[in-house]
Amino acid sequence: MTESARNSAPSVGLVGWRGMVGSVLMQRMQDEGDFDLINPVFFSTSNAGGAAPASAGPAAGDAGRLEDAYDIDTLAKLPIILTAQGGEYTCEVYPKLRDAGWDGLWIDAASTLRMADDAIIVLDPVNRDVIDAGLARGVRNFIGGNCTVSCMLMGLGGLFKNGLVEWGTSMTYQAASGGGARHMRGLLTQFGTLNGAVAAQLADPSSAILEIDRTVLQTQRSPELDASQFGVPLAGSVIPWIDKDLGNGQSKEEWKAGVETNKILGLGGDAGARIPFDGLCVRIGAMRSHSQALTLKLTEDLSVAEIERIIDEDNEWATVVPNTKEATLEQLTPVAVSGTLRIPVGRIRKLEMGPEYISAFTIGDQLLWGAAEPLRRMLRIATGNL
Ligand SMILES: NC(=O)C1=CN([C@@H]2O[C@H](COP(=O)(O)OP(=O)(O)OC[C@H]3O[C@@H](n4cnc5c(N)ncnc54)[C@H](OP(=O)(O)O)[C@@H]3O)[C@@H](O)[C@H]2O)C=CC1
Ligand SMILES: N[C@@H](CC(=O)OP(=O)(O)O)C(=O)O
Repeated sequence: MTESARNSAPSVGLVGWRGMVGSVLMQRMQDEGDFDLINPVFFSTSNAGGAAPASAGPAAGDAGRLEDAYDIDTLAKLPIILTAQGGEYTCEVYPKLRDAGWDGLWIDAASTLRMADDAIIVLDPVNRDVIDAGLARGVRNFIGGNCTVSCMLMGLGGLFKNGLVEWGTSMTYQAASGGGARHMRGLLTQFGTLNGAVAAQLADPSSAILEIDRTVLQTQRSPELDASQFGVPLAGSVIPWIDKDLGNGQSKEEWKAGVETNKILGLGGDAGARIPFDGLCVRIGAMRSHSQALTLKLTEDLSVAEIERIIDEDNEWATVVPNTKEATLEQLTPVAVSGTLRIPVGRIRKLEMGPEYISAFTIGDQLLWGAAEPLRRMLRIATGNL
């Protein structure tokens, strides 16, 4: 970066950069050269005055000190703040900043402000028009969507955007990473404990499987098993409830699927009829990619080939996986997808209920398209670089 480019680059406050989402974000920003376009100012809630990360920033090697993430005066000097610090931080700091008259852009991973009238949920390959219209009319809050919703719309966006979905239902298989780093550790610890409980029998090919099963179940049910993160064992089990109980039989994660899908698409109210979208959200023992099985009722009887074409052509990351066993096993698993930006969509077929009913199965890395990627892209849009 030249001196003059550096001087004209906008200053961007980065909060939450060392957490799990923040670390993925930092890596992506480095990989894509985003730090060449901004002057980053790093904040911390726990280590103000400490050294800012030296690997980033226009003045590499002279990254400066960490600012205090609760210092409203310092934050308010910046035209853009990007935070992956979490909802509590947003609740505490965001209102104080606005009350102090700050009118900069707030880009946030937390769900706190998502459904506010003055906020847009960002997923630009799907709703760039909504984002641009928001910027033009002075919207200042741009919030990353729920991970499951973002990954689903990245895969199936072509059908939704073309008005081809009458209604949809999703049954999710959500990874431990959705709960945060400690949940990923907790899951692996549980797997280890279960394996350890039957290691001797596993090493003996003649040992009885029902005896192994009994020991595993005993270990899962034992108060000795560390189930502190999810409340119950996840290894060798599933948990069909994610996030808060809304008291009407629906979990908050399930509520988000409907409201956020429609908000991202700009539907509802005067903007057009909302699409009913609902289902069950389930935690499973995958590490960091969320999967979901979808049933969609289309507005017309399209051929499978046409549906596949629309999905494939919608954006460069959505890819159709042929509905064969071989391709599914090879390409349509969390293990195949994690760490990549690919959003494979497979198991597309017509269902017995009628020619407009289709199934689909899609997977996305919950920390990439589900969290970090829409935020770094929003930063590029806001700075005129996308
Ligand atoms: N987890 C997820 O899958 C998703 C999360 N989000 C949102 O992002 C927010 C942040 O999530 P996540 O990244 O998982 O949270 P983390 O707990 O990993 O990080 C949040 C903050 O914790 C502090 N921290 C304390 N100890 C450590 C440590 N040992 N290593 C790293 N950071 C530490 C850091 O703040 P400091 O440097 O100031 O001390 C960090 O910014 C969530 O609250 C949520 O709102 C959104 C989508 C998905
Ligand atoms: N709720 C998601 C993770 C998450 O952070 O979602 P949200 O950004 O909507 O709070 C999960 O547990 O898999």
